[in-house]
Amino acid sequence: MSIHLNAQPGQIAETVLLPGDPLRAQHIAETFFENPVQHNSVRGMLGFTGTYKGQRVSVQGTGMGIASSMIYVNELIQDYGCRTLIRVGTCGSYQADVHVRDLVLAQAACTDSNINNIRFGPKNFAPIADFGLLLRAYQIAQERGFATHVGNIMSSDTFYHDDFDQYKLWAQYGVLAAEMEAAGLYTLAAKYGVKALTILTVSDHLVTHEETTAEERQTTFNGMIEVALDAALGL
Ligand SMILES: O=P(O)(O)O[C@H]1O[C@H](CO)[C@@H](O)[C@H]1O
Ligand SMILES: O=c1cc[nH]c(=O)[nH]1
Repeated sequence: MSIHLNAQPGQIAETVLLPGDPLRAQHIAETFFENPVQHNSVRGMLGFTGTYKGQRVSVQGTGMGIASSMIYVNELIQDYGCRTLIRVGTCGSYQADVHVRDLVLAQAACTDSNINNIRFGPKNFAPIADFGLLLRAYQIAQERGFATHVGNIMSSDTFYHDDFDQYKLWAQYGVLAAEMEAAGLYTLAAKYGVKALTILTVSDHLVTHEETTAEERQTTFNGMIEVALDAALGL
């Protein structure tokens, strides 16, 4: 047991999917895992372990934002020995050609969070994905015909910015989309020498205000989970 997880030692698999939403963790376990067992109930931040195509795998909700998610990532790595961590989340697109329902594979993550200023002072650290995981996820997504973008994203501490247009500077520098956790995940993966990747489905669009139905998002979302599982488990 750790401070925020009440799983027993050995109960969590080495490979973990990390959605922000704990109910998405439950959906993933119930939809994709064989014989899922709930391993965490602390704070309602649901986590489950089962098998996928016969291989052991876990899913753990992280909550929203770098602060919450880093607590879970720290404990999963340090207390439970997790070695491959794949965030599966939603994002808001910054680019006209990155549409809702598309997949974004976060090669790197900028942030407006102070986490790495605290660690590194005035020098910047570049949080990046594991290249092997990124490559496999890209190849699988391509094979399955998903519209897929690979590049830089923004992990923001703020969902509702005072200045809506602040995203335009990042967009000008090629940043694809915004979410709220990847930079923290990639930083901890680097610190502890484990593998991490963030795969996102575009759920909303800051430029075009494109929208899609919940059903459409669900279909794409399920595709993203299969990409994540197959990439993580080498299937
Ligand atoms: O869909 P999830 O994984 O929660 O990710 C995105 O959605 C939340 C904001 O609505 C933030 O956590 C952001 O990163
Ligand atoms: O963090 C997020 C997630 C989805 N959409 C956004 O605009 N931001």
